[in-house]
Amino acid sequence: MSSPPVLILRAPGTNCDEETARAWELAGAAVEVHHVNRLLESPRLLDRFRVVTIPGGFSYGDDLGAGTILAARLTHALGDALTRFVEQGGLILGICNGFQVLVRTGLLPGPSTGVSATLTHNDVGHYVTRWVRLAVGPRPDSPWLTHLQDAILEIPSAHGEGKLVTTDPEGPQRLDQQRLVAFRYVDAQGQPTVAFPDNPNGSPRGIAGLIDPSGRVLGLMPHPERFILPYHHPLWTRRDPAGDHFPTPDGLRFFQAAVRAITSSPTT
Ligand SMILES: NC(=O)CC[C@H](N)C(=O)O
Repeated sequence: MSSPPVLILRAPGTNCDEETARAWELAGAAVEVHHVNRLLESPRLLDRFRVVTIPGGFSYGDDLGAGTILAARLTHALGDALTRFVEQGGLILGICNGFQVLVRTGLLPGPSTGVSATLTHNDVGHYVTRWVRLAVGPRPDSPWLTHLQDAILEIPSAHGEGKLVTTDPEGPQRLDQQRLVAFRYVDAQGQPTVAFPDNPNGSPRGIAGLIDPSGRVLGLMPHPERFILPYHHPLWTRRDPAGDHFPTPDGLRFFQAAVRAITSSPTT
């Protein structure tokens, strides 16, 4: 599969669909952006894609909590179809608001994990926009993470409701034990942290993203699509004054790693 087909869903209030489409295209995917109503009218639309991406933004105005209404619409009309899509090898990616949607549908961390989670208001009590460092979880089996193992990614984040909470106080530990933590906020020494500002929301164990047991459903709070060009980085001139030796931006690296995994393993 040379250019894996990727569906990007948008809804009222979504605001990252265009840059997410561009990120997938730069990484080599074939992208279509469709309103969620189109998918609800024709669930078989899923059959045309290998990946469904739910991008960032303020879907339905974050009413009732970020991601709640879009999650309810998807669960009510597509819950079984999305589960079947994953069971048949499809991948789902939720970025920021998309991650909030995936935890509210229950697709993350996933019904078989026995852990119920959601994302709530940042400890600091307001929206936080800043660059963060992410360590990658130990899941070489996942097409999302197999080519990012041992990496530390520098990615922008921007959200008001990014703190992971679980119904079971031991939930974060159980997520770790089941290797469901896909990304973790780390400090300048690469150590997982709950401390602001390296961890912008106070998530326990530094949890910044989750992956389901299949390895095919991924959600993360930071925005890889916002760092796909060298000069997206605030210090790019210091990192490469000539502008022609800049390493691949970490956000583009994320999408390229996924395309590489999908194209090298048709049954991913
Ligand atoms: N950038 C985003 O997707 C923001 C997600 C959500 N609206 C929040 O504020 O937490």
